[in-house]
Amino acid sequence: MITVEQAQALCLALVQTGPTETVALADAHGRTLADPVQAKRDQPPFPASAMDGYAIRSSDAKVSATLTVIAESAAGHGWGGTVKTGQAVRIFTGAPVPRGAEQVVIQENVTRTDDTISLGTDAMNNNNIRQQGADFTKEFIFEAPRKLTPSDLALIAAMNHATLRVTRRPKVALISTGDELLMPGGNPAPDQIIASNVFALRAMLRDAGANPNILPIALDTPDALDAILQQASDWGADIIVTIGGASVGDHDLVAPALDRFGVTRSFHKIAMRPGKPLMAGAKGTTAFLGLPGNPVSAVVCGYLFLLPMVRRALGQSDVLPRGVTARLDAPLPAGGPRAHYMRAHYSEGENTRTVTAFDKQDSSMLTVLAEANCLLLRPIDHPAKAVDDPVTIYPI
Ligand SMILES: Nc1nc2c(c(=O)[nH]1)N[C@H]1C(S)=C(S)[C@@H](COP(=O)(O)OP(=O)(O)OC[C@H]3O[C@@H](n4cnc5c(N)ncnc54)[C@H](O)[C@@H]3O)O[C@H]1N2
Ligand code: MOO
Repeated sequence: MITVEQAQALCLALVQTGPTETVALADAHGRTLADPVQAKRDQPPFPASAMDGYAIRSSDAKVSATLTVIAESAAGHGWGGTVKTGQAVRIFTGAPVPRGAEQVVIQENVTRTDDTISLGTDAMNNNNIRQQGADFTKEFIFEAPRKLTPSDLALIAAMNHATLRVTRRPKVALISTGDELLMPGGNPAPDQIIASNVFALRAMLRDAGANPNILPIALDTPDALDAILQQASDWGADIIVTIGGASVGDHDLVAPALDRFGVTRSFHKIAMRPGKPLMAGAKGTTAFLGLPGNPVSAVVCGYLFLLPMVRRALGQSDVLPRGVTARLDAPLPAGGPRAHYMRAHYSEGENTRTVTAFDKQDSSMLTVLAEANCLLLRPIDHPAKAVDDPVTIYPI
């Protein structure tokens, strides 16, 4: 069986970066910026006052100096004149600092009488002026690719761009397979269970920036599987994900269905726990990922294989989950011949990150998965570990 790393590389090789489209800035949160963006102006575009007060010349900034207030500069209403020796301009936060002024004295440090101000003892401490271009100049380039955060949108707005080029959301079809499955809210027969993992997968895909679509559950018959694969293809899926039917039982029909559909298989089965029956392939530019049906196996494989494929389709550069080091808070026995991604919980201390592996690691247990905030990796044949030993975890 191939390793997780080999399988990840093979999965990524099945995906191309998708086309780009233009979106309004207000709709760009979570999208992946495709092209670099250059600022259209300096910010601030003029020397701006950081405080409410009086703009004066530095040479006048002396305790008890008395200056004449000759004009006012407010945000959006600058004053076009020049401040001369002995003069002050009433100024407000965000307003352009007039020529000649090199300092803004905050109003708390000034005594005003009619059109005259007298400077107090604390008046000289700060110049309270934001220089033109202090945040960015028009040479500033916001680099791509990058998944856009709320702060990014504010920055690009300040750069005076109303629209952006982003990569198209990859369309991901999610197909649950199995005669035992029913959608939540139905009336299950005694031998039926509820299709669950598909909702975690859909949510993960949305968060990652994909366009997921839960298709109807396919029964365990060749005809039903052929029909649902065709439906996913007709919808224009970039990635078709099946859930269940990946193993070797008499009712595990996904691999032959993919063969009939004309999918070139890239691999089937990996040295991983949970997730051993994982398979992947491609037909033309459509990628296929066959996830195991066990709820936890499907979700763990979603994090390790499906999301990297989506990130690649979005044109992102850092696509694989990033592991961090944590210290064990209890010993672990030696690992086995498959890389084990254990469900675990980590917490951050002042100088340490500590992780607890859960006792129950059955790949059917969603209660345990819901308690987990990370996967703890035991590589193949990992030796026994003691308290405080470092291990790699993947926050989820
Ligand atoms: N003889 C062997 N049996 C099994 C092997 C093996 O190597 N030899 N592998 C085991 C492993 S590991 C896994 S993982 C499972 C996965 O097999 P399948 O992908 O074929 O999954 P199913 O048999 O269809 O389902 C497994 C389990 O999960 C439930 N399920 C399926 N789909 C969903 C869904 N959408 N939501 C919630 N639960 C789902 C299903 O009812 C079963 O209980 O095979 C082992 N067997
Ligand atoms: O590999 Mo299976 O996913 O352990 O249950």
